[in-house]
Amino acid sequence: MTKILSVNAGSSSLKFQLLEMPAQTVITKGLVERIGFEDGVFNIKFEDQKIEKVLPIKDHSVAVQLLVEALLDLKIVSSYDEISGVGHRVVHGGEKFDRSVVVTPEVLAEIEALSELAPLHNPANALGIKAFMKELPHAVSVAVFDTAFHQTMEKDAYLYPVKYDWYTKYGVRKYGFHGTSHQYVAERCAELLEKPLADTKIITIHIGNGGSLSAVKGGHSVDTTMGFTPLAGIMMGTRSGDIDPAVLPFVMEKENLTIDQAVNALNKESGLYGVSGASSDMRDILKLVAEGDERGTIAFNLYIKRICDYIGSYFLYLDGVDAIVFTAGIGENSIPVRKAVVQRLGALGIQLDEQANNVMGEEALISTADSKIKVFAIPTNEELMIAKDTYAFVK
Ligand SMILES: Nc1ncnc2c1ncn2[C@@H]1O[C@H](COP(=O)(O)OP(=O)(O)O)[C@@H](O)[C@H]1O
Ligand SMILES: CC(=O)OP(=O)(O)O
Ligand SMILES: [Mg+2]
Repeated sequence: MTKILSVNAGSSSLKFQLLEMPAQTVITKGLVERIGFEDGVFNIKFEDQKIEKVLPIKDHSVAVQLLVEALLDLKIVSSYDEISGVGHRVVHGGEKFDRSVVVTPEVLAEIEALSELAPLHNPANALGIKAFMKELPHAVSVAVFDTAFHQTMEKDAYLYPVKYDWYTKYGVRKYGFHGTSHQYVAERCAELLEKPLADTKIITIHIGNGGSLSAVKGGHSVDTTMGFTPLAGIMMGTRSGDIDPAVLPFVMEKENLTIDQAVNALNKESGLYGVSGASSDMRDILKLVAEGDERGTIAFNLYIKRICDYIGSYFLYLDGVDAIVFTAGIGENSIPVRKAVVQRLGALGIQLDEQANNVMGEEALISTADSKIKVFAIPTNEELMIAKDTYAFVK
């Protein structure tokens, strides 16, 4: 048996699992949340212990340190030498990486260079890789890219209708993200459909803090909603998703903003947060809706509409689908969000089973028996995908 550590660093969080491979047994798992805050949260589950600490977590290096120390302090491992491989989620892999790779100095340099295109994510990913290489120098480091799964898109899906040399000179195109998650739930969905993956057409809806949809045909991504960066597509917690690009220079002039300030407003002050004026967290938005708050309700309705717009578009692009899957923080846990989306899909012959939809964090078929298209909630497992890819290099 081989121990593999999976590290999934997001913009403000770090999820991790230590797995025994190839058995896929989870030895420990946990989460560092609210990185950058005075009241950061570190929690870890090991055997029957569940430890939670609230403490300042200045940046991702503090998060990494907490994890590394806990592994020895809690006697999860008796020495770091027991860990043979560390797999890291890397958000942007550009056109260079269509699969996972062992991290070399060249790969690391490439990941750092791509920070320009994923400023909320790649710097944290690179930092995590370096920190673990320092603490666990003997372990194989593997980078698993969010963009890799979407490298199967055709030009009609990934090119933008702009000057062609922006693509050839600078790589301006759609890359797509959350690929590991879209792939995981599409594969799991095929199993639930009891159909060979190669014969399936599935729309996957990954809605967490960031969010994206993917049109998956025969197990391959043929389109997705995020773009050149994770700012595009559907509305998100703090990100706008698609807007008319002419809004940017217009507002920059009105409010005397620099490019950085304007892009920052789209990344961090828009989405559910920007429209509601209250919160980026769907749980808070749902409370506002229940209270009849106007801005909260607009934010919710806008969020739902933008998801449905893409479902309609992908239904046509795929020429019909077998199933629609909800996943990630909101998709797995929010009964009202799934209900609001599915209720708008009547024109596709889709019927929600309200009783079956009453689940949180569990796998479930949530459409009725006579629904023309099956709808599932499937918990994602990016950490397992990362561990599998890492194990492939270690063994
Ligand atoms: N019970 C719930 N109801 C609605 N939304 C939820 C619930 N639980 C979690 N969420 C949402 O899930 C989001 C986090 O999802 P997650 O997939 O962990 O995001 P990320 O990986 O992008 O940080 C939170 O922002 C929150 O809005
Ligand atoms: C790519 C991306 O947006 O990731 P997350 O949802 O973790 O922020
Ligand atoms: Mg995530």
